[in-house]
Amino acid sequence: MATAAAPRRFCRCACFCSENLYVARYGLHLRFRDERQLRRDYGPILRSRGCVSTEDFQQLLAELEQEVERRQRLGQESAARKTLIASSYSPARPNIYSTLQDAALAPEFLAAVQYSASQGANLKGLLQRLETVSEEKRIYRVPVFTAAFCQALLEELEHFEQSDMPKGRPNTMNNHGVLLHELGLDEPLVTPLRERFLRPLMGLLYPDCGGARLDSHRAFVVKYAPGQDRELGCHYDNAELTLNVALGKAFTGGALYFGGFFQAPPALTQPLEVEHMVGRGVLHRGGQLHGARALNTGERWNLVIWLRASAVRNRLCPMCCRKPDLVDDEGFGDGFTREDAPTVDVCALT
Ligand SMILES: O=C(O)CCC(=O)C(=O)O
Ligand SMILES: [Fe+2]
Repeated sequence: MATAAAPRRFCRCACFCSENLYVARYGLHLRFRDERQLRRDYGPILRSRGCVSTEDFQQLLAELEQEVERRQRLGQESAARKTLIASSYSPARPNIYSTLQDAALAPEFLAAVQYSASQGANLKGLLQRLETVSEEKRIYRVPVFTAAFCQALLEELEHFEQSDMPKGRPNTMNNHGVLLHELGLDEPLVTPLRERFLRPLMGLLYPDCGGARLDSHRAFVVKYAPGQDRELGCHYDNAELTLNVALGKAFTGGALYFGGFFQAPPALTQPLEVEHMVGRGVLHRGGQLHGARALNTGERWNLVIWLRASAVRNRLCPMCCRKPDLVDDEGFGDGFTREDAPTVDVCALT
């Protein structure tokens, strides 16, 4: 008798609640255990960035304690929001929730994927079908969705944003946007995109980063608008690979900028500026340091998919750079697994 495979259990690394706590006003990612450690590790740099008085320090301490508590509750709260949205939200564009069709994808993207999946495909051949933004940094760009699909997705996201449904924050740095799994868009849209399309493509582009072994993701839409988030500080993603697609609307400013690779010795080069082009996706390694310049006018909505390969991250958590200390989590967690799947070499530092 055939037995159904048990659903995979994903985990996060315990460091999520103690490392990389972002404090926008000082432009710092902090490790936090207690007050003594905070003063010892960051006293001078905090003072140099304006955290000077006792009140400043006490306020920072309270914020960090709150952020740790928020992170501890995150998985359960997100699952609760997802359940509520599934039972009470009515979409404006129900078609978006049907299984992803080729017709939603740009012909250039389909051609690049089809080539990648063909016998004898190689990197050189694939690069003829993509725009190389930076050979050295391995950043590429390609139209991903049709204009009609971008428009429909944007309308749906805006409808959700205006609804009275509860909303999670996309990540620890962005305050506005939508988590796609909470909206129920992982199963019909993001998982098929990863499994059927991105895996063959990323497998050829980034075999050393687990491109062919992507087995989970975290997908969200970031929104920048006057009076809301306008820019994004320099960071690296909790992902092996990232796809960032500009969905619209009309905007000026907000370009991405890219520096060196995390953990690599800092290079004194000018960051590389990459303009967003509506409908197109930028592909990069999650560890490539990057941020977004301030929006000048209009509204910018981008779909960001953090792509994860447990075979890579099970060996080294990219956030604490140690062997992950696994904690069971909801859904895809942070993409770690307990099983001893065959692993691949982590990205070579460049
Ligand atoms: O604002 C953007 O387009 C970049 C977003 C980003 O880097 C991220 O969310 O990880
Ligand atoms: Fe990012």
